[in-house]
Amino acid sequence: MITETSFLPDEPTIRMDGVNHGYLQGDHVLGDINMALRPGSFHFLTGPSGSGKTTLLQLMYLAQTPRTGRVWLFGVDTSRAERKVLTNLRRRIGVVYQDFRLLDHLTAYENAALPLRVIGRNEREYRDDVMELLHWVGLGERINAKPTTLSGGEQQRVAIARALVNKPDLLIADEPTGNVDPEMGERLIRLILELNKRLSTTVFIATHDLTLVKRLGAPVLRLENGLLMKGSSTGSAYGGEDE
Ligand SMILES: Nc1ncnc2c1ncn2[C@@H]1O[C@H](COP(=O)(O)OP(=O)(O)OP(=O)(O)O)[C@@H](O)[C@H]1O
Repeated sequence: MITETSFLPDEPTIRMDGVNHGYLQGDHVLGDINMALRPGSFHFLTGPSGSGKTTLLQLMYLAQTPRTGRVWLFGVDTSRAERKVLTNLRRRIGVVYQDFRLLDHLTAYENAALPLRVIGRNEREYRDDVMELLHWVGLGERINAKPTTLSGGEQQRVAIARALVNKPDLLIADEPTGNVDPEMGERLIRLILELNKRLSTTVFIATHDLTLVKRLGAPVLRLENGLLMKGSSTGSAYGGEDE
Protein backbone atom coordinates (compact mmCIF):
# COMPACT_ATOMS: atom_id res chain seq x y z
CA MET A 1 0.00 0.00 0.00
CA ILE A 2 1.37 3.43 -0.94
CA THR A 3 1.14 5.78 2.02
CA GLU A 4 2.79 8.95 0.77
CA THR A 5 3.17 10.85 -2.48
CA SER A 6 6.73 11.19 -3.69
CA PHE A 7 7.29 13.53 -6.62
CA LEU A 8 8.69 11.65 -9.57
CA PRO A 9 9.31 14.28 -12.27
CA ASP A 10 10.28 11.80 -14.98
CA GLU A 11 7.13 9.74 -14.61
CA PRO A 12 4.22 10.32 -16.99
CA THR A 13 1.58 12.59 -15.48
CA ILE A 14 -0.90 9.85 -16.16
CA ARG A 15 -0.50 6.29 -17.29
CA MET A 16 -3.11 3.65 -17.98
CA ASP A 17 -2.18 -0.01 -18.28
CA GLY A 18 -4.75 -2.43 -19.72
CA VAL A 19 -7.69 -0.36 -18.52
CA ASN A 20 -11.07 -1.88 -19.25
CA HIS A 21 -14.31 -0.36 -18.05
CA GLY A 22 -18.04 -0.60 -18.49
CA TYR A 23 -21.25 -0.10 -16.58
CA LEU A 24 -23.42 -3.10 -17.29
CA GLN A 25 -22.42 -6.73 -17.06
CA GLY A 26 -20.74 -7.74 -20.29
CA ASP A 27 -20.41 -4.24 -21.81
CA HIS A 28 -17.01 -2.76 -22.62
CA VAL A 29 -17.23 1.02 -22.91
CA LEU A 30 -13.44 1.09 -22.73
CA GLY A 31 -11.42 -1.99 -23.64
CA ASP A 32 -7.68 -2.30 -23.11
CA ILE A 33 -6.66 1.34 -22.85
CA ASN A 34 -2.88 1.75 -22.69
CA MET A 35 -1.60 5.30 -22.63
CA ALA A 36 0.86 7.66 -21.05
CA LEU A 37 0.84 11.46 -21.07
CA ARG A 38 4.15 13.25 -20.69
CA PRO A 39 4.31 16.09 -18.12
CA GLY A 40 3.52 19.37 -19.87
CA SER A 41 1.82 17.75 -22.89
CA PHE A 42 -1.42 19.05 -24.43
CA HIS A 43 -3.96 16.70 -26.06
CA PHE A 44 -7.46 16.83 -27.35
CA LEU A 45 -9.69 13.78 -27.03
CA THR A 46 -12.37 13.26 -29.67
CA GLY A 47 -14.78 10.47 -30.53
CA PRO A 48 -18.45 9.94 -31.33
CA SER A 49 -21.11 10.63 -28.73
CA GLY A 50 -21.25 7.67 -26.34
CA SER A 51 -17.74 6.45 -27.22
CA GLY A 52 -16.60 6.81 -23.61
CA LYS A 53 -14.82 10.18 -23.45
CA THR A 54 -16.43 11.22 -20.15
CA THR A 55 -15.81 7.73 -18.76
CA LEU A 56 -12.11 7.94 -19.67
CA LEU A 57 -11.82 11.39 -18.04
CA GLN A 58 -13.58 10.15 -14.88
CA LEU A 59 -11.07 7.31 -14.60
CA MET A 60 -8.29 9.89 -14.92
CA TYR A 61 -9.55 12.09 -12.09
CA LEU A 62 -10.40 9.07 -9.94
CA ALA A 63 -14.19 9.50 -9.97
CA GLN A 64 -14.35 5.87 -11.11
CA THR A 65 -12.20 2.78 -10.60
CA PRO A 66 -11.48 0.66 -13.68
CA ARG A 67 -13.03 -2.79 -13.92
CA THR A 68 -9.56 -4.14 -14.73
CA GLY A 69 -6.17 -2.53 -15.35
CA ARG A 70 -4.28 0.21 -13.54
CA VAL A 71 -4.26 3.99 -13.50
CA TRP A 72 -1.04 5.72 -12.47
CA LEU A 73 -1.13 9.37 -11.51
CA PHE A 74 2.09 11.37 -11.07
CA GLY A 75 3.99 8.08 -10.76
CA VAL A 76 1.65 6.58 -8.15
CA ASP A 77 -0.28 3.37 -8.79
CA THR A 78 -3.72 4.54 -7.64
CA SER A 79 -4.94 0.96 -7.10
CA ARG A 80 -2.41 0.60 -4.28
CA ALA A 81 -2.59 4.07 -2.72
CA GLU A 82 -4.19 5.01 0.58
CA ARG A 83 -7.18 7.35 0.61
CA LYS A 84 -5.08 10.26 1.96
CA VAL A 85 -2.64 9.87 -0.95
CA LEU A 86 -5.50 9.76 -3.44
CA THR A 87 -6.91 12.99 -1.96
CA ASN A 88 -3.54 14.70 -2.41
CA LEU A 89 -3.21 13.43 -5.99
CA ARG A 90 -6.72 14.60 -6.75
CA ARG A 91 -5.89 18.10 -5.49
CA ARG A 92 -3.25 18.39 -8.19
CA ILE A 93 -5.92 17.99 -10.88
CA GLY A 94 -8.22 20.76 -12.11
CA VAL A 95 -11.43 19.45 -13.66
CA VAL A 96 -13.95 21.22 -15.89
CA TYR A 97 -17.08 19.05 -15.74
CA GLN A 98 -19.46 18.78 -18.66
CA ASP A 99 -22.32 19.87 -16.35
CA PHE A 100 -20.19 22.58 -14.58
CA ARG A 101 -21.09 21.50 -10.98
CA LEU A 102 -21.15 25.01 -9.55
CA LEU A 103 -22.59 25.60 -6.08
CA ASP A 104 -25.78 27.61 -6.44
CA HIS A 105 -25.53 29.38 -3.09
CA LEU A 106 -22.07 30.80 -3.89
CA THR A 107 -21.26 33.73 -6.17
CA ALA A 108 -19.13 33.39 -9.32
CA TYR A 109 -16.15 34.68 -7.33
CA GLU A 110 -16.75 32.27 -4.43
CA ASN A 111 -17.18 29.32 -6.79
CA ALA A 112 -13.96 30.14 -8.64
CA ALA A 113 -12.06 30.56 -5.34
CA LEU A 114 -13.42 27.37 -3.76
CA PRO A 115 -10.37 25.11 -4.40
CA LEU A 116 -8.18 27.66 -2.61
CA ARG A 117 -10.58 27.95 0.33
CA VAL A 118 -10.75 24.16 0.63
CA ILE A 119 -6.99 23.91 1.10
CA GLY A 120 -7.08 26.67 3.74
CA ARG A 121 -5.54 29.57 1.79
CA ASN A 122 -6.10 33.05 3.15
CA GLU A 123 -8.50 35.14 1.04
CA ARG A 124 -6.30 38.23 1.32
CA GLU A 125 -3.56 36.29 -0.52
CA TYR A 126 -5.67 35.01 -3.40
CA ARG A 127 -8.38 37.64 -3.95
CA ASP A 128 -6.52 39.61 -6.64
CA ASP A 129 -5.55 36.45 -8.56
CA VAL A 130 -9.13 35.16 -8.60
CA MET A 131 -10.42 38.56 -9.74
CA GLU A 132 -7.82 38.69 -12.50
CA LEU A 133 -8.74 35.21 -13.68
CA LEU A 134 -12.45 36.06 -13.72
CA HIS A 135 -11.70 39.21 -15.73
CA TRP A 136 -9.65 37.11 -18.14
CA VAL A 137 -12.51 34.73 -18.81
CA GLY A 138 -14.75 37.76 -19.42
CA LEU A 139 -16.69 37.69 -16.15
CA GLY A 140 -15.34 40.88 -14.58
CA GLU A 141 -18.86 42.33 -14.41
CA ARG A 142 -20.48 39.21 -13.00
CA ILE A 143 -18.28 38.31 -10.03
CA ASN A 144 -21.12 38.65 -7.52
CA ALA A 145 -23.73 36.81 -9.59
CA LYS A 146 -25.04 33.44 -8.45
CA PRO A 147 -24.94 30.54 -10.98
CA THR A 148 -28.75 30.48 -11.41
CA THR A 149 -28.60 34.01 -12.84
CA LEU A 150 -25.73 33.23 -15.22
CA SER A 151 -26.07 31.94 -18.80
CA GLY A 152 -24.74 28.47 -19.68
CA GLY A 153 -21.65 30.01 -21.25
CA GLU A 154 -21.03 32.21 -18.20
CA GLN A 155 -21.37 29.20 -15.89
CA GLN A 156 -18.92 27.33 -18.07
CA ARG A 157 -16.42 30.16 -17.75
CA VAL A 158 -16.75 30.14 -13.94
CA ALA A 159 -16.14 26.37 -14.04
CA ILE A 160 -12.99 26.94 -16.13
CA ALA A 161 -11.75 29.64 -13.74
CA ARG A 162 -12.33 27.28 -10.78
CA ALA A 163 -10.36 24.50 -12.51
CA LEU A 164 -7.42 26.83 -13.25
CA VAL A 165 -7.31 28.83 -10.02
CA ASN A 166 -5.09 26.38 -8.18
CA LYS A 167 -2.55 26.18 -11.05
CA PRO A 168 -3.06 22.41 -11.29
CA ASP A 169 -0.39 20.01 -12.54
CA LEU A 170 -3.02 18.30 -14.69
CA LEU A 171 -6.09 19.93 -16.26
CA ILE A 172 -8.89 17.66 -17.45
CA ALA A 173 -11.76 19.33 -19.27
CA ASP A 174 -14.94 17.75 -20.62
CA GLU A 175 -16.31 19.86 -23.48
CA PRO A 176 -15.09 23.16 -21.98
CA THR A 177 -16.26 25.18 -24.98
CA GLY A 178 -19.62 23.45 -25.46
CA ASN A 179 -21.71 26.43 -24.35
CA VAL A 180 -19.80 29.44 -25.64
CA ASP A 181 -19.56 31.02 -29.07
CA PRO A 182 -16.56 30.06 -31.26
CA GLU A 183 -14.69 33.28 -30.45
CA MET A 184 -14.99 32.79 -26.68
CA GLY A 185 -14.21 29.07 -27.12
CA GLU A 186 -10.92 29.87 -28.80
CA ARG A 187 -10.09 32.50 -26.18
CA LEU A 188 -10.66 29.99 -23.36
CA ILE A 189 -8.57 27.31 -25.04
CA ARG A 190 -5.80 29.86 -25.61
CA LEU A 191 -5.90 30.68 -21.88
CA ILE A 192 -5.47 26.98 -21.15
CA LEU A 193 -2.63 26.79 -23.72
CA GLU A 194 -0.92 29.69 -21.95
CA LEU A 195 -1.17 27.82 -18.65
CA ASN A 196 0.22 24.74 -20.38
CA LYS A 197 3.23 26.69 -21.69
CA ARG A 198 3.92 28.91 -18.68
CA LEU A 199 3.43 26.34 -15.90
CA SER A 200 3.95 23.08 -17.84
CA THR A 201 0.47 21.98 -16.86
CA THR A 202 -0.47 18.72 -18.59
CA VAL A 203 -3.75 19.30 -20.43
CA PHE A 204 -6.32 16.78 -21.66
CA ILE A 205 -9.48 18.17 -23.27
CA ALA A 206 -12.45 16.17 -24.57
CA THR A 207 -14.26 18.01 -27.34
CA HIS A 208 -16.61 17.66 -30.29
CA ASP A 209 -15.30 20.91 -31.76
CA LEU A 210 -13.15 19.60 -34.61
CA THR A 211 -12.78 23.08 -36.13
CA LEU A 212 -11.12 24.30 -32.95
CA VAL A 213 -8.94 21.19 -32.77
CA LYS A 214 -7.73 21.73 -36.34
CA ARG A 215 -7.09 25.42 -35.83
CA LEU A 216 -4.97 24.90 -32.72
CA GLY A 217 -3.08 21.95 -34.17
CA ALA A 218 -2.51 20.14 -30.83
CA PRO A 219 -2.16 16.34 -30.86
CA VAL A 220 -5.47 14.48 -30.98
CA LEU A 221 -6.42 11.13 -29.50
CA ARG A 222 -9.62 9.53 -30.63
CA LEU A 223 -11.82 7.00 -28.87
CA GLU A 224 -13.37 4.45 -31.17
CA ASN A 225 -14.95 1.12 -30.32
CA GLY A 226 -13.47 1.23 -26.83
CA LEU A 227 -9.91 1.81 -28.05
CA LEU A 228 -7.77 4.93 -28.01
CA MET A 229 -6.40 5.81 -31.43
CA LYS A 230 -3.89 8.44 -32.48
CA GLY A 231 -5.20 11.26 -34.64
CA SER A 232 -7.99 10.63 -37.09
CA SER A 233 -10.33 7.67 -37.28
CA THR A 234 -7.82 5.92 -39.55
CA GLY A 235 -4.99 6.37 -37.05
CA SER A 236 -3.26 3.50 -35.26
CA ALA A 237 -4.17 2.30 -31.78
CA TYR A 238 -2.43 4.39 -29.14
CA GLY A 239 -0.29 2.29 -26.88
CA GLY A 240 2.47 4.34 -25.39
CA GLU A 241 4.17 7.54 -24.35
CA ASP A 242 3.11 10.51 -26.43
CA GLU A 243 5.72 12.06 -28.67
N1 LIG B 1 -23.52 5.86 -15.04
C1 LIG B 1 -23.72 5.13 -16.14
N2 LIG B 1 -24.47 4.00 -16.09
C2 LIG B 1 -24.67 3.24 -17.20
N3 LIG B 1 -24.16 3.53 -18.41
C3 LIG B 1 -23.41 4.65 -18.52
C4 LIG B 1 -23.15 5.49 -17.40
N4 LIG B 1 -22.37 6.52 -17.80
C5 LIG B 1 -22.16 6.33 -19.12
N5 LIG B 1 -22.77 5.21 -19.54
C6 LIG B 1 -22.74 4.65 -20.93
O1 LIG B 1 -21.37 4.51 -21.30
C7 LIG B 1 -21.17 4.88 -22.67
C8 LIG B 1 -20.11 5.97 -22.74
O2 LIG B 1 -20.63 7.16 -22.14
P1 LIG B 1 -19.75 8.48 -21.99
O3 LIG B 1 -20.59 9.51 -21.32
O4 LIG B 1 -18.45 8.13 -21.37
O5 LIG B 1 -19.51 8.84 -23.55
P2 LIG B 1 -19.06 10.23 -24.22
O6 LIG B 1 -18.14 9.86 -25.34
O7 LIG B 1 -18.51 11.16 -23.18
O8 LIG B 1 -20.43 10.79 -24.79
P3 LIG B 1 -20.82 12.33 -25.15
O9 LIG B 1 -19.88 12.77 -26.22
O10 LIG B 1 -22.23 12.19 -25.65
O11 LIG B 1 -20.72 13.15 -23.89
C9 LIG B 1 -22.55 5.30 -23.20
O12 LIG B 1 -23.09 4.18 -23.87
C10 LIG B 1 -23.33 5.63 -21.95
O13 LIG B 1 -24.70 5.39 -22.15
